[in-house]
Amino acid sequence: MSCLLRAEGLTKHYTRYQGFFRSQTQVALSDVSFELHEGQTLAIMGNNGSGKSTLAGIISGAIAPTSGQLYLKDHALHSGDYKTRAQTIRMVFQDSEASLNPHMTIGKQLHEALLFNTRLTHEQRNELIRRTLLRVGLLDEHRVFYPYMMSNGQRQRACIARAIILNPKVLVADEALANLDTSVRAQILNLLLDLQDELKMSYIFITHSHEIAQHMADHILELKDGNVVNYAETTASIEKN
Ligand SMILES: Nc1ncnc2c1ncn2[C@@H]1O[C@H](COP(=O)(O)OP(=O)(O)OP(=O)(O)O)[C@@H](O)[C@H]1O
Repeated sequence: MSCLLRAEGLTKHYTRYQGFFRSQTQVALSDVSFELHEGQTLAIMGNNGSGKSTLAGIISGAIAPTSGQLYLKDHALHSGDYKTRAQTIRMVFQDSEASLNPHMTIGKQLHEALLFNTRLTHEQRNELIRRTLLRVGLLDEHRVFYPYMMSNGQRQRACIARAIILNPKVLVADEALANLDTSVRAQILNLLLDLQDELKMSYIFITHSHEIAQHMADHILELKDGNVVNYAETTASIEKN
């Protein structure tokens, strides 16, 4: 299986200014390297403040690393390269309510993703939205819903629809199951597994749960204070191969 996403020595320093002359440097990530292969899942784990969100931000392009480089199939990615990232790497966050625009219907939000990133006609966009909503277990009627009209689980499905509608190669799920109750969590987990199988996506799964990481992932990368303290293949993956 070929390498899709490669991180080499990702490092991030934040500078905190304390008054006019004093500043303090916070090392959020230090020399983090990993490889993500096509169709595989990498789980990123670690305690609060270990650097998981910073790493997710660098992968999505929202945060520029202080040093180090991310490659997508040997093509160096740069932060601010939004067009390439939007079509190849998509995020799903923990808080579905905050990640959707409360003033726009779900259909409008999906239309926008297509409008900015594809040359599809209005009819083609409509058809793709219909198929994507059904694919994530929603109904075509949900396109006229505003986020507040939906349950937590339905909103997370809408976020997944927005993430997969551009047919990305990598989906980054940042604690995407954390806010859901147990039965909904299992449904969304199964949906993500089905989508990965069908669309051949690679996943980066940021989670606090060892159980989910062992179940979902091929490799686990564990961070502590910004450093990689463990990077290993999961038992499930070893048994599979
Ligand atoms: N914008 C910022 N400015 C300064 N320091 C920051 C900033 N963002 C994060 N940090 C610091 O960098 C370190 C890593 O933070 P990060 O949010 O990446 O960790 P995390 O593992 O995602 O934590 P959590 O699970 O609580 O979200 C922490 O010490 C945090 O305080």
